Amino acid sequence: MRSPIRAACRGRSAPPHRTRAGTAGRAAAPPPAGSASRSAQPGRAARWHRVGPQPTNRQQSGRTRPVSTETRPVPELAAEVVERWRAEEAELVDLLARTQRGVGGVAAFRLGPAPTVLVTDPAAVQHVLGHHPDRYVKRSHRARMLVGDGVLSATGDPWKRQRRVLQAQFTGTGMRRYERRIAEAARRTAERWEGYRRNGEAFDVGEEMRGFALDTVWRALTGLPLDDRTDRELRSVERVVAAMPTLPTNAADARDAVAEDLARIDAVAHAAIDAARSAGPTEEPGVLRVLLDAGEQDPGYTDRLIRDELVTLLVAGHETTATTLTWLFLLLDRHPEARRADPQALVSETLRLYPSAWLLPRHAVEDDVIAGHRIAAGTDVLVCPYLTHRNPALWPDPERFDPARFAHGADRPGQLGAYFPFGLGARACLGTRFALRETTALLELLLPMGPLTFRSRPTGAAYSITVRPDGPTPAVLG
Ligand code: HEM
Repeated sequence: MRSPIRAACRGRSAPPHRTRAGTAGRAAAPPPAGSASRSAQPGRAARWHRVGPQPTNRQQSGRTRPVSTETRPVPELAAEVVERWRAEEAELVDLLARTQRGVGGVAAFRLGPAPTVLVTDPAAVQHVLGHHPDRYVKRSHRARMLVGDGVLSATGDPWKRQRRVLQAQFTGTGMRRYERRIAEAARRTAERWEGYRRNGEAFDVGEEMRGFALDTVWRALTGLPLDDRTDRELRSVERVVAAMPTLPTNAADARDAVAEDLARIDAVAHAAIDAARSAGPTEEPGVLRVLLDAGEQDPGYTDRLIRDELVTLLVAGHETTATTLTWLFLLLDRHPEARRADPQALVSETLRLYPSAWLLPRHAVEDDVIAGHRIAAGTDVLVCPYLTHRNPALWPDPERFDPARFAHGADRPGQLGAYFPFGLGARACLGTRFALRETTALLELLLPMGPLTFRSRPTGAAYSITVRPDGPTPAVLG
């Protein structure tokens, strides 16, 4: 059976600046003091336990106003609004925006018999992603077909072990090893752009950013620049990701539907593993070498798992970066004055308006309470950075592209859950530093080349696994 959410996430286009999502949003109140949650424990009566601020002794002694421990159901979007949305055949993002605007920062809507809960209020975001990743888990049904048991879809102890091995690669000394590789990939793209400028040649910005992001992550994984053949073969990754929202949930059927592309991806991954194995130890090991070494200590790191990690990092680490950079150039086209901003602020503000992972799905595995609202075990919960980042209660004039929001010392919402393009908590993005480094390294070379002139512009955004421009982006330099 197809999930109602996935079925609704059609991946069609919608105008990014005209979407009603942009005007959405009143934030829900923070959790009331002493709100309670119930933990479902097999074989025992359900036990309510408190989340949020605990009552003080004074409150418990009754000398101040008694603290209510009452909880209530999550308020729900009226069925007529859902019906109207269905009749309009609008995007999922539009339904989510109506839910947030009409109901609040913790709000439910129904596409099937069970409610789905949308979470956009910062404190509630922090509750779900930051404080209770064990209560709200990833299920990644379809992603598993592509990324297998890689760190993106793994859960429990295997995830902890895998995350520990990879984390060291993307922080501190691990990151320093990739500086040179990032710089080389950026230089390669800049040289190509110089060539386009000399010849007055048009090129597609989205394609260029895709090539750069893939080259960068490939160098980090293998130590080698991306060659044309591998680049062609890895188109299969994008085809599978694009097909994902519409694939059957049954793993075998889904696999059949994209079998050829999966075989191509496997061939590239296993060739890279074999090459790294026969090259032996190197002075500046790539991630693949580190995973092969881990395999020598830990039999859990089979070639299959190493393949899964490799594909995971390719999937998680290239379209996200590529779409961010593409949006950034489109936004600069409309706001040329922003070209003077610091590249890091440009990236942060682009990620506010277009957080590439715009929707983070979770599944409640036990009963809980968020901001005084009861969440039953088994509920699907959608955390939506896209809507939080466009909430006018948090971000004044939220539709306006204004990198000054991220200038040093600028006044920004202080809560963690008000801005989280890289997620939050234990399952936050592993490649945050890598992504910020590669985007700024590229911009430092490309921005001084002068503005782009787009020959045509996308009409809006496609909201699928990522939020990306819904059409080609042909441009010339100058
Ligand atoms: C602008 C670029 C990027 C954005 C906006 C982004 C965003 C995110 C977000 C929001 C998550 C959390 C998903 C969730 O909670 O469901 C995530 C997870 C992840 N990201 Fe990124 N990402 C970016 C680049 C990268 C890069 C470059 C890499 C690796 C080279 C990477 C690797 C990962 C991995 C492995 C995870 C899963 C972590 C886990 O579950 O433990 N990402 N990313």
